[in-house]
Amino acid sequence: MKFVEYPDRDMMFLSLADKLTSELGDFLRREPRATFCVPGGTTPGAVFDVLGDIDLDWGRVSILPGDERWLPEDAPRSNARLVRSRLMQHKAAAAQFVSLYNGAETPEARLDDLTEAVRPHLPISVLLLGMGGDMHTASIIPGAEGADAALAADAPLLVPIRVPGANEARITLSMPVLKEAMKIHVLITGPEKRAALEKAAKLSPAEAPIRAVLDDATVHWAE
Ligand SMILES: O=C1O[C@H](COP(=O)(O)O)[C@@H](O)[C@H](O)[C@H]1O
Repeated sequence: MKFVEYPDRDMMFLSLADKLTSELGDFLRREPRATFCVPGGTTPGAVFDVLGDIDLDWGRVSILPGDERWLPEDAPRSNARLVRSRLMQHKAAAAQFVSLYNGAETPEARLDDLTEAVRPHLPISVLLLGMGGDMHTASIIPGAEGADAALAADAPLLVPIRVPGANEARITLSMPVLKEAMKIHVLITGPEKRAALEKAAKLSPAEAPIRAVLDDATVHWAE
């Protein structure tokens, strides 16, 4: 694991956006298209704001959420909503969005269709992940129904997830798909997440799913 500590969050968001677009640009010099896989949640909005204004051949980039809450795209907790409203603005509006929500009643109902819609955009070229204080990443959440299946070496591409007590189901890219990414970055902020990351490094992926990517990841942190 490479750990990069920044003097403040603004510096981190600027520098990380620059790094991500430079890696995507490298891919686009070699390949016709690149896939940029992104997190949801509360942390990445500020880096999305910077990314959307950076010069890149966005028309050749597929933007794929790493996970999604099973909600319409206009729902406040939808990761698609965050990505469309914060990342796919300005220059990045030319990118292609690959949705993990197809409007079916449950994630399982038309899972095969969803899988076939995502498959052409794999493998991931550049992966940005977040991490929850419980050490989950994407929607691979310790103790959730589906988490073990998502971590298995032979996991399918997409796995439905149910968190006890939560209002909505989720869907996540499985760990083998995430780990296959050419470049892996993890974005975290604050002392609690830094402590959680240090704890995760000593646990198993079942206890701390972020652990599964750490050996190959660059972690970006600012207080
Ligand atoms: O549920 C989620 O949580 C993680 C972390 O989110 P944050 O709000 O603590 O930044 C996020 O990476 C994931 O994509 C999201 O769906």
